[in-house]
Amino acid sequence: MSFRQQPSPPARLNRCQLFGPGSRVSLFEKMAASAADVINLDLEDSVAPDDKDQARRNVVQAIGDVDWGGKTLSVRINGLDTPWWYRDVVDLLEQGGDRLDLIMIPKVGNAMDVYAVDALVTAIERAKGRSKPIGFEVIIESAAGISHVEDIAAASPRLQAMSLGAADFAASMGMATTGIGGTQENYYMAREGQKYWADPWHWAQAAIVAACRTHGILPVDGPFGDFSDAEGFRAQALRSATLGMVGKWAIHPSQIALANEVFSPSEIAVTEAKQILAAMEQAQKTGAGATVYKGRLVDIASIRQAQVIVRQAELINGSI
Ligand SMILES: CC(C)(COP(=O)(O)OP(=O)(O)OC[C@H]1O[C@@H](n2cnc3c(N)ncnc32)[C@H](O)[C@@H]1OP(=O)(O)O)[C@@H](O)C(=O)NCCC(=O)NCCSC(=O)C[C@H](O)C(=O)O
Ligand SMILES: [Mg+2]
Repeated sequence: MSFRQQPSPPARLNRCQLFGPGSRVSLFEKMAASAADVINLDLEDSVAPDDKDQARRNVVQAIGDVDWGGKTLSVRINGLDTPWWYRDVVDLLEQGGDRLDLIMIPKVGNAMDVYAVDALVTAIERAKGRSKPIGFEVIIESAAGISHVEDIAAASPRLQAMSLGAADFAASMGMATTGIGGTQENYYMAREGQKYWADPWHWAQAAIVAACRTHGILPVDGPFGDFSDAEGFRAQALRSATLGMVGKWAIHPSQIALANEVFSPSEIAVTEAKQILAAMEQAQKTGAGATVYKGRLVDIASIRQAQVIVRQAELINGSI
């Protein structure tokens, strides 16, 4: 461990981020009434080029008009390689009202991309006297993004979350698949006539988690395209949670409960974590740094592991 303390990420729930196109106004109230922790109104890839201006107007109006309750409200702007992104930022900040919490920047390739949006946002906030600073979330979804992931994570104090965008990531990497996340038919090991599927997203997820944890940012798993495959979504989410991610996108309402379930520690896990903390408190009273819990070693590192689970449970119960 470095002498520098690892920074804590924002203390808010991010188990499920529900996406909806900014061009489909009829979805907005349904999204607001859903059980997702974060709402992402999209101006980017789910909106056709001819609908960009209308979608932006819809979203600007909905920020103030719809009751988003206690949810984190985020708008995904267009990429920095398009003619639309600066107008997205200007209109969202000048006309969108204070209810907006985050801007999501897609296809971030390096720290300068984040710097550019930060500069524009900062100027507008100062010019307009906005009292609530806008936070950022970014999507890592290109070869450049994953290559510069640590620099990107350090790029701005506005940065709160980072997601893996499996679809664009696969395209940018030249991966031989049209699947968005999950098990890929041809990515397997073979032994004695049996296939054993491996996870082609694992290394990118692990790199994102490490960059995020280094800089106090929430690591999030992105979309799982086949919304009729609940089992596949759940398996992908469980792998992400095991690696340290805090949540996953939903691109259809059927995925919300699945994400919430996977990224909420079970009662059994919370009870076990509390028992480990109690066992270690007892051990430390006797001057011991390690003890035995249910036949296995627990030590001071186990305290930190158990605290991850207990803190998430406290966040869900509203006690943080
Ligand atoms: C995928 C969809 C186009 C499907 O829409 P639809 O055909 O309307 O679905 P259903 O008929 O099954 O809907 C059932 C009911 O649920 C409501 N609904 C549908 N979608 C949503 C939603 N997103 N939020 C809230 N409610 C929703 C319907 O209105 C029906 O309601 P009712 O009639 O009252 O029963 C659609 O789900 C959709 O557009 N999803 C979001 C797509 C999106 O935002 N994509 C962008 C994110 S993924 C991405 O960009 C890739 C990433 O960047 C990467 O590179 O990896
Ligand atoms: Mg994308």
